[in-house]
Amino acid sequence: MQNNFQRHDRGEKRESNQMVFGIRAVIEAIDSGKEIESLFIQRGISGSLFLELKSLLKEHGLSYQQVPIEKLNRITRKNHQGVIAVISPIIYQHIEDLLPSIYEKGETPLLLMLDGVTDVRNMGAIARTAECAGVHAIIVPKKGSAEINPDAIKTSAGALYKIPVCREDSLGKTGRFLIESGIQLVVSTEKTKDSVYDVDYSGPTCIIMGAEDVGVSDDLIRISDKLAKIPMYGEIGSLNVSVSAAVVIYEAIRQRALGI
Ligand SMILES: C[S@@+](CC[C@H](N)C(=O)[O-])C[C@H]1O[C@@H](n2cnc3c(N)ncnc32)[C@H](O)[C@@H]1O
Repeated sequence: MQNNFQRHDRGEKRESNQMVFGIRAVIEAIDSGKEIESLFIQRGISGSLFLELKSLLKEHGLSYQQVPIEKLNRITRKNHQGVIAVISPIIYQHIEDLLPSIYEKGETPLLLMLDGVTDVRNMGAIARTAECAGVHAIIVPKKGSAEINPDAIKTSAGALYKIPVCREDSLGKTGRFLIESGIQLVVSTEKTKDSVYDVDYSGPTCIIMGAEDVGVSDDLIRISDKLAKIPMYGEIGSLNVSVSAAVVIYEAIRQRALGI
């Protein structure tokens, strides 16, 4: 049983968020490779079909929230059989698979890694800037990142449908993979004296932006090639992450356009 909330984008009908109700329907969604964004299961549910679902979740490493039936009834009046899944409206990719196609086009990778950006509007605004600037992909962690939901998509003006989003298990591992692939890691952070304008972005580059609360993880800072600070002259300690992303991305674009 499916319920599609659809939006219109340049006359095209697109899926923006999709809920799947019922155990069998959720099993089919997982089997067909759909990305489960969140999964709600009624507390105390049992039965052979549910056991089948549970083992499938284990096999795919998917987590779920156990909730009272009242919560499920508030989500839908349809017969949910104690299980509701929210399916991702976008298809996530992996940077390992994507990287060769960037080189094949003769382009120099410009990537953006978001280390725990959790605000959906920041995510949307960053995706919009990245898409407009021609960034090749956004990399996010599987856990601890903003959900790509209708609010994020709306704020992105549809950019989240256009720019590849790579969802990776570990950003540390992905960072190491990028280094091995000859891509420099540039951490955008207010916690350095090194200016964002002194970094050379002409080679393959991944710009790393930090979480709204704690910034970029120590692990990523440790392995990164450069730290880059946008100068600040006021009293507030940091800029908004989406504003910062725009400044750093456009410095990279400016340098590349001028052949600096
Ligand atoms: C709101 S800030 C995080 C501040 C947080 N209190 C911290 O401890 O890092 C979110 C992200 O925006 C970026 N950012 C904010 N101000 C910046 C600046 N002046 N220069 C470069 N990046 C900045 C960084 O990537 C930072 O991790």
